[in-house]
Amino acid sequence: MVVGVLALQGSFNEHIAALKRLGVKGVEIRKPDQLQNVSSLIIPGGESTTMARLAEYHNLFPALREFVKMGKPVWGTCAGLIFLANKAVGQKLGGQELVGGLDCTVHRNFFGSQIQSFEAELSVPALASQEGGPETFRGVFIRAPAVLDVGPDVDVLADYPVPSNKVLYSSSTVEIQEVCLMPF
Ligand SMILES: NC(=O)CC[C@H](N)C(=O)O
Repeated sequence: MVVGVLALQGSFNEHIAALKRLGVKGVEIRKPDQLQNVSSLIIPGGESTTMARLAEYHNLFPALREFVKMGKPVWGTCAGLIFLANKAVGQKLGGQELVGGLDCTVHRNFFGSQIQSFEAELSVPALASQEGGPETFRGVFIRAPAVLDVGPDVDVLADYPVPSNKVLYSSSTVEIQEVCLMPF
């Protein structure tokens, strides 16, 4: 199995290294036609506005949308999740293009600036029941987005109740920042 990792900006090296630890080959994707050589894709964390500008420059959006539309599995981490959301708020002036496909609204930089980044132990029951792993997962929220709402076909694997000192916006709970988009 070969997994494509969008390699425009951000933590693509770390994702390829994580795949390697699992015995899976990850290949860097920078051009639209390279998507034809992979059956699944990871869009890593980073800075989604910069990543979107680079994706526009390399004319990647149509091929990425087509990839999602074909129902191929796509994983989005942080900025990658923002790419996959159908709707984003808190964008820089002028907005940014999205790939879309994941029926949710995402809020960029929900928790504030880089210095407000934090880690939290999340309860993820499906890890134990479906994967035979531990029931918790250490979530790392680096200038993280929050998922404000999801459509009826989205399975939420974990959520994180926002402590009152971290609430900058009017939502009492938000969902885990990392979402795996399965074929649908
Ligand atoms: N860790 C991350 O990927 C942060 C995402 C970043 N705040 C953005 O808007 O793109």
